[in-house]
Parts: sequence; structure tokens; C-alpha cells
Amino acid sequence: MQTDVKICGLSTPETLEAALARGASHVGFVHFEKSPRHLDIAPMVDLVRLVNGRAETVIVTVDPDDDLLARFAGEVRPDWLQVHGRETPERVAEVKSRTGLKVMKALPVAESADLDVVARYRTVADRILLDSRRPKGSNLPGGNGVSFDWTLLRTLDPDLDYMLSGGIDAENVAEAMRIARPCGIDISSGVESAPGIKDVGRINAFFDALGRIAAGTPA
Ligand SMILES: O=C(O)c1ccccc1N[C@@H]1O[C@H](COP(=O)(O)O)[C@@H](O)[C@H]1O
Repeated sequence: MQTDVKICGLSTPETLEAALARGASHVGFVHFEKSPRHLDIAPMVDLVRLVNGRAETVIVTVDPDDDLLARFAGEVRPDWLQVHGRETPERVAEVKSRTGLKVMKALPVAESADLDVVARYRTVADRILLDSRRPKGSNLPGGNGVSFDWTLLRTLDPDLDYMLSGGIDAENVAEAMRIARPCGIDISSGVESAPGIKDVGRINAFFDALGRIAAGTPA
């Protein structure tokens, strides 16, 4: 099975096109005001329109209220909502039923006990995203460019549909895939030249690394 690749935190047509041209399966747009990648509704509408079905579109949001959910579903109309806050399993189910969209639930991981909640979320979310726990001092629940101990994931049910994120880049993606065997890789900081600034060269370098993995020749 081919690994999905989500390039997240895109904010310009140029970098979006670069991700699509290299075969990203998912492209993500962040709506979270504290983030350097934050986009308001109107630019997200434009970028989702530009994608025009070439990849699955994802809005990343943190503890969205019902009014915001209505705007995402009614105005932006992405394929997915990624909920990256403290949403309970009950709230995830509600987000799904209110919007009719697929929902990816991000869960923070720093130690093996953090994986105990996966069982409760996998029954309500369409996909699980395992990300690093927020480092001390950060304002952001994700997008910190920090990885966690992927060997913790060796005990996961091999049938779990999950994406892996947190500090992945062209240099470590082969190791991440070898150890964690996720269904998808999600990357943001690793294809940036500075926080919030996506870099076409780094996007290309990342897909080149994936190409070497597929060819069985990771550097
Ligand atoms: O990227 C952000 O600014 C962000 C803000 C709020 C919630 C999630 C956010 N990003 C998510 O974090 C991971 C990528 O992390 P990394 O930068 O590659 O370490 C990804 O799931 C983004 O959607």
C-alpha cells in the first residue's frame, strides 16, 4: 500500500502547486491565529479551489466552536477537518455529524501511556494523527518541528489507520517510516525555510527522499 503524504501549513499558490506537482495526497491549511501558518477563511477558499480535486484538502483547526465548523463546511468545503486540540471522542463524533466531513484527530505522544486513548478515538475519527506533545514554552499544539520516540509506536495495532507527524524532514523520513510504519506522513516545519515560510526546494528534497525510499535506496 502506498504511503499518503500530507504537506501541511501551505499558504501560497506557488508552494501549493509544488506539493501537488510532486504528488502530495493531502494538502493542509492551518486556521489557528497563534500560528505563523494561520490563514483566514477567504484565502483558504481560494487555495482549496486551486487544488480542484488533485489532492485531499485538510483544514487544521484547534477546538473549533460550532460557528467556525459551519463556516468551514459551508464556505471552504475541504475534504477533511484535522482537529488538533483537546476535543473529546464525543466532540469528534459531533464535528463529523455537524459538518459531514471526514475528521482526523491529532493526539499528542511523548510516552507509551499517551497511546492508551487511541482505542477510544479510532472508533469515531476517520483517521488518527500521532504528533509530538507540545514542547514547553510553545504556543502551538502542532507545527513545532519536534519529533518523538517513534519506537513507542511498535506496539500499535498494525491495522490502525494513522498518520505520523512531528519534526519529520527529508533526512529522517526513511527512519520514521521504517520504525513506525504509518499509513501516512504529515510534514510542515521540515519543508520550511523559516516558521510559516514553505520552501519549494525543501518540498522537492522531501519528495526526492520519498522517491529514494520507494526505490529501496534511501541515502
Ligand atoms: O502548523 C501549525 O502551525 C499548527 C498549528 C496548530 C495545530 C497544528 C499545527 N500543525 C500540525 O503539526 C504537524 C506538523 O508538525 P511539524 O511542523 O512537521 O513538526 C502537522 O500535523 C500540522 O498539521
